[in-house]
Amino acid sequence: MREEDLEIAIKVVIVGNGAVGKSSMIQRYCKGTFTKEYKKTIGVDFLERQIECEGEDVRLMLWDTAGQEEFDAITKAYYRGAQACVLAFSTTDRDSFEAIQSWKKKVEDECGEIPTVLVQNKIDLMDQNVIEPEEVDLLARMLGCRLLLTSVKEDVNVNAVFRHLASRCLAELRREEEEYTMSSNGHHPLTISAFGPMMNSNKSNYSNGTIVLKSGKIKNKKKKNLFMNNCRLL
Ligand SMILES: Nc1nc2c(ncn2[C@@H]2O[C@H](COP(=O)(O)OP(=O)(O)OP(=O)(O)O)[C@@H](O)[C@H]2O)c(=O)[nH]1
Repeated sequence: MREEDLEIAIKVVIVGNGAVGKSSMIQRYCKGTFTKEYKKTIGVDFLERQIECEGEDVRLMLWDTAGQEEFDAITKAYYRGAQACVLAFSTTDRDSFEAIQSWKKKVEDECGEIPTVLVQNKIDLMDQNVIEPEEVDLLARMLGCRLLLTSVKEDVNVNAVFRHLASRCLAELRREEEEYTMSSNGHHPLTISAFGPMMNSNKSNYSNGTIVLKSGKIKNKKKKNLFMNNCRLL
């Protein structure tokens, strides 16, 4: 795929308590692998995957954040500019379920209301379940989020999480595009893509950021290019 084809990039943050399976979910989705070992995320990590969704090429940029509160100050900065969010908790960890509202608030404080999925992970461990299904349904309704039950280990529903978010974001972009087309004078504003520094337990150093700026006139009104009209910090 050529770089110029990658018109749509969506930044997704995955949040939730430690050990609920956030890193595993991203690894599963982007690399197709699963490991039993638990290596806690230090600060923030990042992986991406390109998918086709509703006829569009979409680049999903998945930001894996540390679940431990001690990293809150670092991770918060990375929520900025996110267009979608995964709120994850574990079937076997009641605290992680009870922390969901506070995770939602942390993301909302930085990003406002963005498409969000509530994910109950580790459903392969239902025999050790500590949360009633009714409680989970109630929480999803209260938050106004789609609920998905996943097992990263058994690869159940992981794709559905990100496909749902991509689809919601596309709908949002199309709506914005319609609004823009109605009010535009033919110029489109800057598209800004900024990759911040990353750090995880394997890499103790920060990597350099990349900033891409695009500006100019809309040459044609092909559907694909329409998504470049948005000005966003990724
Ligand atoms: N049985 C089971 N184990 C899982 C599943 N998903 C993840 N795990 C295990 O849960 C542990 C924690 O997974 P991680 O992905 O590291 O958790 P995390 O949420 O990224 O944790 P932090 O980096 O501390 O925030 C690991 O030992 C994984 O192998 C699952 O669906 N089922």
